[in-house]
Amino acid sequence: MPLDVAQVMELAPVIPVLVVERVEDALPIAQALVKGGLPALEVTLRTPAALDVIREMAKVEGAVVGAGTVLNPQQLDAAMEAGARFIVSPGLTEPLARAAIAANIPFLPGTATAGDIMRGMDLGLTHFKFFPAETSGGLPALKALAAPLHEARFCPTGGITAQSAPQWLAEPFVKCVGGSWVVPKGPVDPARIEALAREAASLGSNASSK
Ligand SMILES: O=C(O)C(=O)C[C@H](O)[C@H](O)COP(=O)(O)O
Repeated sequence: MPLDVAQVMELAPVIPVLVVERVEDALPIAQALVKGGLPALEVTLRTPAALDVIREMAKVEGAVVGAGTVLNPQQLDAAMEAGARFIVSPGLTEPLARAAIAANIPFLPGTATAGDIMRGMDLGLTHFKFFPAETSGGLPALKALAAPLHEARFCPTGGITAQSAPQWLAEPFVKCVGGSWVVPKGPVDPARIEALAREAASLGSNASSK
């Protein structure tokens, strides 16, 4: 069953942002994350292996695999063809937003200003990434944006850690956060990834009432 964007954001308090260089790492990483309680996985299209990584991870039971760093409609098509079930972008452009809406796939475009969010709302979007979260002013900035734009819901990403995530997740306009800390760089250590995922899955709340 296809999920809508709110449902993707409610799967867990943290969406791990993954930069995977080797296809053979895909299954152990995805299995460890799902086992640890993080089913929504954002595979960034930053490596040549990314589309094959999405194909592999999509085979893992319980995983809801999405594509990140999607910059244009061509990459959206390629990600969907590989099996991505949601799309994350660092920014909001009209061509990409219109293509995602037409494809009826959950879409989280990066926003950092009121104008970004308002352009998204004009297109019919209600859920956004806040990116890059910490360097765009952090939680005080998002609080200030969410006051007038009170219908918008966010997945802050960029510079967030296990330590800072709970403060973000405590806000009613934050449904989940994204972060790369759950899968440390270097050789894949499934036990460590599972432990970090378990810790992340227990952070804050992802109450569907938000
Ligand atoms: O390229 C994209 O579409 C992205 O999603 C960018 C990522 O969100 C950040 O690079 C993650 O930031 P860190 O958790 O600080 O490593």
